[in-house]
Amino acid sequence: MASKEPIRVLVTGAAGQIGYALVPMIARGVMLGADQPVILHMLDIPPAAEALNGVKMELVDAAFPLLKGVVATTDVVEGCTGVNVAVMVGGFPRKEGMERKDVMSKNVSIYKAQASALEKHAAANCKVLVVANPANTNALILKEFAPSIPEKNISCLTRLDHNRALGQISERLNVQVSDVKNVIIWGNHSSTQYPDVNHATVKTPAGEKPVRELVADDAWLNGEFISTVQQRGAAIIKARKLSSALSAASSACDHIRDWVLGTPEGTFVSMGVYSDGSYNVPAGLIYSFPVTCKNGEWTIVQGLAIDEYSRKKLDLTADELSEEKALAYSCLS
Ligand SMILES: NC(=O)C1=CN([C@@H]2O[C@H](COP(=O)(O)OP(=O)(O)OC[C@H]3O[C@@H](n4cnc5c(N)ncnc54)[C@H](O)[C@@H]3O)[C@@H](O)[C@H]2O)C=CC1
Ligand SMILES: O=C([O-])CC(=O)C(=O)O
Repeated sequence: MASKEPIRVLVTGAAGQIGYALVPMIARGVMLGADQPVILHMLDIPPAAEALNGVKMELVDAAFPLLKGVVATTDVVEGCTGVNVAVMVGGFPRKEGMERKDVMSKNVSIYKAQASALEKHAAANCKVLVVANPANTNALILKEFAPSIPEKNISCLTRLDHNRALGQISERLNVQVSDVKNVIIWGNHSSTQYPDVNHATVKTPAGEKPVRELVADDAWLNGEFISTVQQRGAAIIKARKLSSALSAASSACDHIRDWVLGTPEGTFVSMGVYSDGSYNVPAGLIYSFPVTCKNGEWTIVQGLAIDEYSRKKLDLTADELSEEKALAYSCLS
């Protein structure tokens, strides 16, 4: 059987901690499939060049059968040339005590510059995932400064929050995480996000049951559950003195895998995508919605009932994103 053509995957910030967890996952086929050869493009900045070369050496040493080539570079044009998938991790991470806004000005100017490089040099139809914070707003800046990249090709990572929500429900109910589905993360990848279980279900021997019915504790679902998911990033920083890395890398693989290969029938996932005004979320923001994916395209799940409690939470996180957008533009001017 003829083997598939390799897919070129760019990871920016590849010498950093998420990069170090992510590149072996990609090279093992976790992101694009166990039969899909890949060529890794790793981009970082000159102070990290030596560390980046060390990562390249380890990739050679690991002898991954699917890995058909490695480009390790500090040249953004070389990094972006011909890439089919771009995972944008490069940037300055949040440290203990910092809010995401504190890292805004450093990161939006990086995303403006890299937007142009991707627009000029990536493969046509390149899919872009922004991981670096503020993830939604960096993705929006990338979109606005790369006008020829279709907006449906630009997304940001909220799958980590989605997976955190699945994890919390699984622990609470003592069920397999793979039996829980259809939680939703609405809005910003920040502490205003709204983790919503109103449409989530668990597979049980007696069929699929609503999470709300099985948990039977609305106070917990509307209180501690939400704040645990919202604050999980900060809790990891407090515990590790470093922000989430293995879970971020794994969730980035989940995001691209589902986008490219499709979501299972009856399952939706959360992705930060360009709002078209669905659910009365202002158009023109990168906002996390429930989506299904098929043939390499995402579609926002329509028609879910939104109660009054949820409505307020959807609006609150949209307001924060509008403020971030204004702040980002003020940082750039
Ligand atoms: N969306 C999400 O769910 C999550 C997002 N994050 C964010 O991901 C980002 C990366 O986190 P870590 O890997 O822990 O940080 P890190 O500091 O370990 O790595 C970042 C890397 O980016 C590089 N970099 C800086 N400017 C760059 C540029 N202009 N071009 C290319 N590379 C550049 C740095 O040299 C460094 O190697 C941070 O912004 C962090 O806040 C982290 C966890 C979850
Ligand atoms: O909280 C942070 O700064 C890192 C992050 O995005 C997360 O872990 O969700």
